[in-house]
Amino acid sequence: MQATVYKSTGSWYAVKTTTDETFQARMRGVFKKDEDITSTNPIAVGDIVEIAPDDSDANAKNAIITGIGARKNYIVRSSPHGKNKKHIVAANMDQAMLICTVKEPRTSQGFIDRFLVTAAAYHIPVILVFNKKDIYREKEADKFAELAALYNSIGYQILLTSAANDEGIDEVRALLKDKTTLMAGHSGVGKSSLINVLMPGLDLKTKAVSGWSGKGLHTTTSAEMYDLPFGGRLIDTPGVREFGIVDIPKAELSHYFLEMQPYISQCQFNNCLHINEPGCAVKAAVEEGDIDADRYVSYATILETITEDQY
Ligand SMILES: Nc1nc2c(ncn2[C@@H]2O[C@H](COP(=O)(O)OP(=O)(O)OP(=O)(O)O)[C@@H](O)[C@H]2O)c(=O)[nH]1
Ligand SMILES: [Zn+2]
Repeated sequence: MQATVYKSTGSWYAVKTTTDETFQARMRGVFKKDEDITSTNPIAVGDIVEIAPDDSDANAKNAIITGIGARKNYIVRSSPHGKNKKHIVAANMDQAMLICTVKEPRTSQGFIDRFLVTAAAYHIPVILVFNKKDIYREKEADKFAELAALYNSIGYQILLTSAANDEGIDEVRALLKDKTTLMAGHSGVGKSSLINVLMPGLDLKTKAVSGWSGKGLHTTTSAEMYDLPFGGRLIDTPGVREFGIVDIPKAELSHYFLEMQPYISQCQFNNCLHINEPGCAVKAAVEEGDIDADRYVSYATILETITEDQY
């Protein structure tokens, strides 16, 4: 029987079959792992697994996972259990929605760009959602307008919402309908609040952003998938700060800054990293204002964090 993983809690997985039957399943034996990644979790939320009834158990709602389907895509972050280990956050998404805020807590452009690059490398389209519209004053509204213009020009959809007073929620619903969407964002931006608006009755716990630091408190601990009442599925992730940029060689990074793509082939050197090389078309475009200077800063910053020696 085929089933989809909705939640993973250590060695148990909550799965749902195509006929909406739910089971608590566990793995038996060791599976062949994805060859290109060393992950600390063999099965992730969103995985499609083969299950069989667990005959050793009187509880008919238990099952054994006997196989795992090939992943269409997956997103990883560095594992807390070792530098070179990866934790698969989720698999088989149609898109990701990055929840941001201009205020309480402010989402940095560096963080947004890091997420966009990772998602682009994994071929996952991203929608940017700026929440807490109700607390934006003129300064914040201007900042949002500036970011909206920038990211729109690159080709990203960007929405403005307020979970507090239901603004922009219809647009969010329309984009989520019938798709499997990963929802990500810093702790405290309002992911749980948005999910509660989208799925009344679920009643996820939300917690006030802690006083002076403006940093959110973590109220969510592990990824979980939900069926949306209007069709589609939503994967909620723990207050994700970093998705590690793991599989991207230095030489490829600029390809995932979508607005750089048209310039890359015009650089004098075909292995140009767009930092100090002569005849760099990307740097020329930055100087001309055709590529946003902050995006270029994000590019250079991320490039520095890539440790492999690729050229
Ligand atoms: N003013 C305002 N506050 C909001 C809005 N959405 C959420 N909040 C508040 O922001 C705080 C954090 O919201 P959560 O929904 O818990 O944030 P989260 O992203 O789920 O946080 P984690 O679970 O830690 O990842 C709570 O105090 C919410 O009431 C909004 O649209 N406007
Ligand atoms: Zn260049």
